[in-house]
Amino acid sequence: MLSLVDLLARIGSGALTPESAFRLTLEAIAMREGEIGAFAHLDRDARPSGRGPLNGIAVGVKDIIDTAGMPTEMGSPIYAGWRPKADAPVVSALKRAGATVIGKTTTTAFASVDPTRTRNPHGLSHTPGGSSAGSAAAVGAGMVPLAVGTQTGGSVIRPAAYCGAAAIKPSFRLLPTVGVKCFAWTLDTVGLFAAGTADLALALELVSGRPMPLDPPARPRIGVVTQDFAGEPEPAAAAALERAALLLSRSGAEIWDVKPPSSFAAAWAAHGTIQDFEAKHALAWEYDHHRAEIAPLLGEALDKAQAIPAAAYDDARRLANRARRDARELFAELDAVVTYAAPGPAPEGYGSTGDSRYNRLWTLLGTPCVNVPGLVREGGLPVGVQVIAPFARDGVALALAHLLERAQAAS
Ligand SMILES: NC(=O)CC(=O)O
Repeated sequence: MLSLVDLLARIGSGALTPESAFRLTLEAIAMREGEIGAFAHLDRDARPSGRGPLNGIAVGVKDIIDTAGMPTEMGSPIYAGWRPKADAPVVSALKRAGATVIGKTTTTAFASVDPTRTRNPHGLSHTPGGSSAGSAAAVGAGMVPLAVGTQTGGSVIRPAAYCGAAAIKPSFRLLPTVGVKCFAWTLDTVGLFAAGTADLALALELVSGRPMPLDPPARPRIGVVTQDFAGEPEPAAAAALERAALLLSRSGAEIWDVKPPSSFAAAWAAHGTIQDFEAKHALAWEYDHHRAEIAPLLGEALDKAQAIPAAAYDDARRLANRARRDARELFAELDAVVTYAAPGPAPEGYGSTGDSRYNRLWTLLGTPCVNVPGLVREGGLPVGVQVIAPFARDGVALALAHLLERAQAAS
């Protein structure tokens, strides 16, 4: 994969120019995009910006995120050819730092669950996951050093795990969702994909304006959480979590097997009500005026969502708030938890983008999640874990994910 930190170091040392660094992306896209299909739109005229710390860095942006001068088509024929006037603020932040948007990465329709045409770089007959399929595949295939995605259920962490990319779903609202097509306003979170945790930290620091130091807490206390309420994982995911706990322990962490409070299971079960109730309002215009053009799985979900009463939504939000309170207590004793990033390796075939069952609780809690890829492999496919820190402790999530990544590399 193309490492952001490595590219910038080589530009800084003079081993690369911004132009030659940018050309590495162009060459990689020329080599792999034909079989991967990570981009909904490529800007063939894109060039380095000539300024800023990210000069020479090409970025992929998920196609539900507004970009001026490029189509933003939401993965749907309803928005075919749609060109926003302005960049979303997260795109403006990247451009202000000197990055170049090389293209729009594929998304499931409106960031829901209908598969895209994108293929998994580690197994072309496997899904890359979703909804941020193109961003995960573009980074995992080594085509771009940085890509932007979003998560409402598991759409950053799961595809990153399937495609062997590092990724962060930051704390809720750390990055603005202005200019991002809304699916569920209390869940949608903008996230980043990169080759490794140091690359993520640098990118998040530049985009969020907050320092993300990678030095971990001394003697970190880490809880291993299996989320039994979400069902059993595949053996490879269980093996990845066991390996992560062993590597973290060998790196000096205190490891605790943690049974989450009962409110977590209730909040996990309530995620769908919140998501689908909000989606029926967020996509009301598309549903009322273009129902026949809505992708099938999303259309079915929206049909059912019409019947969700506001009272059920309000009850679900109360359950979420209780779990957020309990999460604060859980994290009072822990620096982070580690759990499955996905139920297993990327599923064979393209009929599904996989299952967000191990991701959606943490999206609802708003806690920062970092995918550490490839703890184990099955059939050549990477299987990762996610490191989760308390709300607003994104730097700790990255630092402990970095500790695990380094331990994995040294093992
Ligand atoms: N947008 C989402 O997070 C949906 C998913 O997890 O597939």
